Amino acid sequence: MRKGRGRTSRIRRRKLFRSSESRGVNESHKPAFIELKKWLRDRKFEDTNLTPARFPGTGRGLMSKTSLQEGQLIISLPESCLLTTDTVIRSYLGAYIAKWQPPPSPLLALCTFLVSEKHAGDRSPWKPYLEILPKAYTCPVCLEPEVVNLLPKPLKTKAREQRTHVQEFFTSSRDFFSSLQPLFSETVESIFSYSALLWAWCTVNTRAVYMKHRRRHCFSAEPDTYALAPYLDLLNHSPDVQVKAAFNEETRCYEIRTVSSCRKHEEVFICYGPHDNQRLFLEYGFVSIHNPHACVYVSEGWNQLSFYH
Ligand SMILES: C[S@@+](CC[C@H](N)C(=O)[O-])C[C@H]1O[C@@H](n2cnc3c(N)ncnc32)[C@H](O)[C@@H]1O
Repeated sequence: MRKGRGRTSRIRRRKLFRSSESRGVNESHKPAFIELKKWLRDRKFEDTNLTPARFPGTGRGLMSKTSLQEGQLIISLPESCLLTTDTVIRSYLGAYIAKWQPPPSPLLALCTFLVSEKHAGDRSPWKPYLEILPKAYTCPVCLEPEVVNLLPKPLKTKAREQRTHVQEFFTSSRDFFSSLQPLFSETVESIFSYSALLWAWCTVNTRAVYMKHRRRHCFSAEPDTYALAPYLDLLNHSPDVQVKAAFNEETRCYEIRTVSSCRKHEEVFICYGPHDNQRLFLEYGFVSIHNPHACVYVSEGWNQLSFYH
């Protein structure tokens, strides 16, 4: 009998194929991750469960170092690692935000801080985090108009609305940026350009976790619900997993707990929400192939058609 033709070997081959399909390539040796881990350790975060890796289907993400049981805490990131409006208010930008009228939004404060720290380069205490952030994003707002034109009509409309929204965000923030001129030797126009603000806006939009902060009068009334969570924000989305994620007031850490188990050396996912592919693309710049929330948007006028005879 020839070897490898039986049922057992077929099952083994299939399993091997399936695991090689989802197997990640460890990236923890990369200098950017070594620096980030050092930075995190200085802030009392030691990771035991996860490691950065690159996966065939989802790109860069986090891989389990051991098998993870249901209900297990997979990551617990101390408050000192989080970048929130508190960080911004405590920084050199605080005094400028406090005196600006009308008060800037929490989102503008975060974006301004990101652009300014990125500009500071080696001088920024956030450099190890900034270095691992994507240089460019794939959300529709970043696409050329000719590419947007090729999208299905309902998505095209939303993509154009998103572009208008970010352009208005930029235009309405320019006076505030001008007020920051005393902080820089270069002109603020060259630092707070449209492309720099777009990068910061996409960073917050695609990576921030939900964390509610109390209302502060130095900010506008828009909800202050963002926290950038270095390292934790390497977790990719799967619609099939369930996790519990929240800031724990007792431990003062942002914690994520699995609801389902995960095998050793597999990609660890979280769920960004029960989003259809249009929403995933608009907000995060990707679509999920086997998305149980996928739906088809129909253009106006279809509702007048009768589907019953
Ligand atoms: C919070 S970050 C996750 C980490 C990110 N992959 C990275 O390399 O920094 C969110 C971004 O990851 C990517 N992403 C998340 N889940 C994904 C998935 N299931 N498939 C493809 N890309 C995904 C998208 O670009 C999304 O905007």
